[in-house]
Amino acid sequence: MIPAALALHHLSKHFGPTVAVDDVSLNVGAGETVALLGPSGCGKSTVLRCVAGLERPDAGRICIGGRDVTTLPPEARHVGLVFQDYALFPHLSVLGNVVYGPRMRGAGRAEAQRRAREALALVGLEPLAGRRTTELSGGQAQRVALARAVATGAPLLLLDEPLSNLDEQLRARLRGDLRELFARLRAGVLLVTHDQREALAVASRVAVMRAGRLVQVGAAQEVFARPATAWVAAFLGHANVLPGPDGLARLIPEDAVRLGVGDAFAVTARQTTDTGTEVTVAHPLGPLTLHLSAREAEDIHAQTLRLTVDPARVLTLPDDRERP
Ligand SMILES: Nc1ncnc2c1ncn2[C@@H]1O[C@H](COP(=O)(O)OP(=O)(O)OP(=O)(O)O)[C@@H](O)[C@H]1O
Repeated sequence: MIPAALALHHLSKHFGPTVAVDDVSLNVGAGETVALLGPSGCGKSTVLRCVAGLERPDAGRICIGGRDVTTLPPEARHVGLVFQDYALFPHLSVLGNVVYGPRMRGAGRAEAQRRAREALALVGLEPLAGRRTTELSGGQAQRVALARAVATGAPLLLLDEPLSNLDEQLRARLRGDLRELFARLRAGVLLVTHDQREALAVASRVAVMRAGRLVQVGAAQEVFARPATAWVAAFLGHANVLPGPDGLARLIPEDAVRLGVGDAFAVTARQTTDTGTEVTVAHPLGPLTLHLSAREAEDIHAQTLRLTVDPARVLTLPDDRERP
C-alpha cells in the first residue's frame, strides 16, 4: 500500500494562552489535494508550519510519506513549500529559481536541470525559462514557485494561500489551472485557504477548521451540500441559514427555492449586484435572501414574489454560531 503523503495524529499547538491548533488529525493521500479551509486566525497556517517543521507542536505526530518527521528539522522533511509571497530569488532566472529546489535536495547539476525543465513544462512556463523573475506577471511568478516545489520531487506539497496576492480575475483562472496541475502530480497537496471558492474549485477534499479544531472533513461538494453545522454552512457562503427553536437552524439552499409558483411573499429589500438582483423575501421560515437573474427579477410584481421551498431539500442543523 502507498503510504499517505501526510498523516497528522492529534496535533496540538498553543502560543501562550492561545490554542492555535487543537487535536487535529488529518490524512492527505498520495496524489490527493486537500484544502484546509477556515476563517482568519483559526490555526491553518500553524498546522502548515508544524508540517513544514517551522513550528514544533506541543503534542501529536506528523508522518510524511509514511515517515515520522515530528522531531526532524525542516530540511530533513522533504516537503515542497509555496508561500503567499512566492519568495523567488530576483537575481536568478526562472530556470535558476526552479533548479534551486532539487539542488537543495542534493540533486546533481544535470539532474536538477532536467527536473526543473520538466516542472516548468508542467506549469506551462518552459518558454520563459531564461527570464528574470522580476519580469514576470503575478500569475507567472506563482507558477514558478509551484514549479520549484514540484521539481524537488517531494511527496507532499504545502501551499499557503497561493493565490492571495493576485487579482480576482487571475485567481479565477488559476484555480482551474491548479486543479489540473495537481491532478497530474503524484504528490499529495495540502492547500491552506480562507477562500471557499478556491477550496471547492481546487481540492477534492476539504477540512473545515474553526478555532483550532477541524469541524468537518469530506469531499468538497459533499461538505458544501451537507454542512455539518450552521456555522459551517454560513462560512461556506450559504445565504439562508435561518435560526430556529431548540438550538437548531434551517439551511435553505438556493436551489431548493422554485420561483414563479406557489404563494406570493413580500419583498422587503432589493439591491442590484454585478450578477443580477439580490432580494430579501418575508417567508414563514424566515427572511430568505435570493440572487435573481435580470429575467427572474421581472417576476417581482407589486413588491411580491411567488415561490415555493422544496421541504425535502431543507436541512436542519445544530446552530453552533456565536450569538450577536
Ligand atoms: N508566533 C505566534 N505567536 C503568538 N501567537 C501566534 C503565533 N502564530 C500564530 N498565533 C496565533 O495563533 C492563532 C492561529 O494563527 P494562524 O496564523 O495559524 O491562523 P490562520 O488560520 O492561518 O490565519 P490567517 O488566515 O489570518 O493567516 C491566531 O490566534 C494567532 O494570533
